[in-house]
Amino acid sequence: MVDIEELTKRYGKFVALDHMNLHIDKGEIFGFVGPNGAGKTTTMRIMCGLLKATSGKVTIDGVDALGRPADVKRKIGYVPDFFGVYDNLKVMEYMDFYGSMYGMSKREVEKVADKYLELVALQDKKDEFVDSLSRGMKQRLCVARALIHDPELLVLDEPSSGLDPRSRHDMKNILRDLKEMGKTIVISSHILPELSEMCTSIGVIDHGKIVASGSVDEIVNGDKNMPPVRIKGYMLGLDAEASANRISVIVKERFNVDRISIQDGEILVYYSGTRESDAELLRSLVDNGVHVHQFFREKEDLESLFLKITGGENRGAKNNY
Ligand SMILES: Nc1ncnc2c1ncn2[C@@H]1O[C@H](COP(=O)(O)OP(=O)(O)OP(=O)(O)O)[C@@H](O)[C@H]1O
Repeated sequence: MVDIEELTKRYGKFVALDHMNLHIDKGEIFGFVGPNGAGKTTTMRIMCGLLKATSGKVTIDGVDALGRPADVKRKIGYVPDFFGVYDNLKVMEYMDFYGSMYGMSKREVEKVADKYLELVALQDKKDEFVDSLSRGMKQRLCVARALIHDPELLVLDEPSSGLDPRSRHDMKNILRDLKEMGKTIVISSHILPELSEMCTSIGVIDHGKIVASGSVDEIVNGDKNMPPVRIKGYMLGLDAEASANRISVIVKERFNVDRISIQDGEILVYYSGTRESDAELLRSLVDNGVHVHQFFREKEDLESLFLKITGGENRGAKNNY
């Protein structure tokens, strides 16, 4: 659905996107995660035909987004990270207004608006003034409005920012329903754990480049600095120290590990393994006569993994342009 090749964006001398490559399949809920200033909004606005790229290629469902921005706008619904002020506009008038921008008749708008206002649980607010809605409702209305022309791809920039837990939960359910309806969704956040709960795949952006991508599992398991497997065990006839030494020899002989250390009789095996390879390691120890009484890998905390991948810093607060 989305193909980004060597995308570069410069603001003057500043390089915001640096030969970025990204592929998103149809039907995904793709999480675009990165620290403040990493380039998420810039990428999304280029994808949506709202901002010119310096160089590179962006294809949305086969359409050249850089060469044909008007065509690509029909395929995409964009929910920006801010909500404008709409004095004296009621919910249905607001939907009408956006529908008319896509050349839709009142009748057409009504049909689609009903469907999506129901999806975002605002069907009974049609005659309310937009400015009287709560922040969570406004955010949901923004989603309904972005869907008015029934696009295949929905792009949301930090949709949960500033929302309370209840509204965040509602937003997650709405996105899941949209996926069920066959939409492809791209959603950005600077909080990896939040995205990991609802996304089918994730791309981590830092300094305008994708530094990790795949499913959450792949990103965690592909981490070269995963926490070690912590093993305790003994071998009949050997004391604690000799047992630990023997166990570390068995592990080294059979597995391609980065490092092994022994601390107070506990063997720490550092390697970027999967659940399957960890299970294989345990079996191999048992098969070699080790009486294993402890075997676990600490669960990587997603937030610290994110900080590790992105160098642990945020590059300045959001600017308003
Ligand atoms: N119009 C502009 N002129 C100059 N620099 C800009 C402009 N727009 C963005 N930038 C810079 O480009 C970089 C990427 O900005 P962008 O808004 O894409 O990041 P982001 O990942 O969306 O960040 P955030 O999480 O704060 O929204 C930032 O350093 C930002 O200051």
